[in-house]
Amino acid sequence: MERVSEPLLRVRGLTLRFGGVTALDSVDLDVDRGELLAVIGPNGAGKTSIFNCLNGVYRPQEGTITLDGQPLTGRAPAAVAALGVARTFQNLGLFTHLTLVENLMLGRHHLMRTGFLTGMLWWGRAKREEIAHRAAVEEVVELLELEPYRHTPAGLLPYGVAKRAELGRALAMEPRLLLLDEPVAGMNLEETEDMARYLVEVRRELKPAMILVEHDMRLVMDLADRVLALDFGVMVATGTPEHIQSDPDVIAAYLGGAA
Ligand SMILES: Nc1ncnc2c1ncn2[C@@H]1O[C@H](COP(=O)(O)OP(=O)(O)OP(=O)(O)O)[C@@H](O)[C@H]1O
Repeated sequence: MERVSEPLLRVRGLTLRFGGVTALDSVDLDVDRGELLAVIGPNGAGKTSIFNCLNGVYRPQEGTITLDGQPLTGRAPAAVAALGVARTFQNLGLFTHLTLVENLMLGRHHLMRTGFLTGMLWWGRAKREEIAHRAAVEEVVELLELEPYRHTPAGLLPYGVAKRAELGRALAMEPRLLLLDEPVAGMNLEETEDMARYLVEVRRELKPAMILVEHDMRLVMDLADRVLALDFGVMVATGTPEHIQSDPDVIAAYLGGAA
């Protein structure tokens, strides 16, 4: 179906090869403002490769990626982050010796305008900026109910809380597009339900566009507006969770063992 307005993220013909392996084969996807697209597929399907292309870690051989009309292809990871693409990592991207709040403050680094020298010359401005950044971090702490862990070193956080802190670190960047890499991997049922609740809150309060890569099919089907199913780097199906759940190819390839 033809879209009327330009999506926030537009990916066309994304192709990534490692030697003889085609990790992504001409993948197209769109994400609208505020939309949650889930990407599913068995191990090795190319889900992580999509994230690595989107955030500038991998350089695809072919294809285009634009965010709000601006090309992302060929940009370095820091430049992509500065344009508003944040990512959570499966194995957590937190600095273990820093406190939770310090980790979240680091997430805002690219938004800080006052450098060291200007900070010395314009002490008042640097101070005001710091206060504003702390206030933004506190909003995230409150939204994700992380208050009790504010001063805990990230390495000492219980696993479920550390995953939530990882989400907080990405949110502190005020992303326009949030890439969630298996946010409930390794969690028990209760932790998974908690994370689902926080993700619903994040959508309601902050409304970032999101791409969710996740093996937990219940979470995917509960949260996603649309689902893209991949197999061996090829798009197998795309549609609403209801459509995907009843697609025979998807049932055969993905849901058979996981439902
Ligand atoms: N750095 C790399 N070098 C060589 N091959 C790679 C590299 N990264 C990914 N691949 C290959 O690309 C294909 C897609 O891998 P990718 O990690 O994107 O899959 P995935 O869907 O994220 O899998 P999983 O669910 O296990 O995380 C696989 O065949 C993988 O072996």
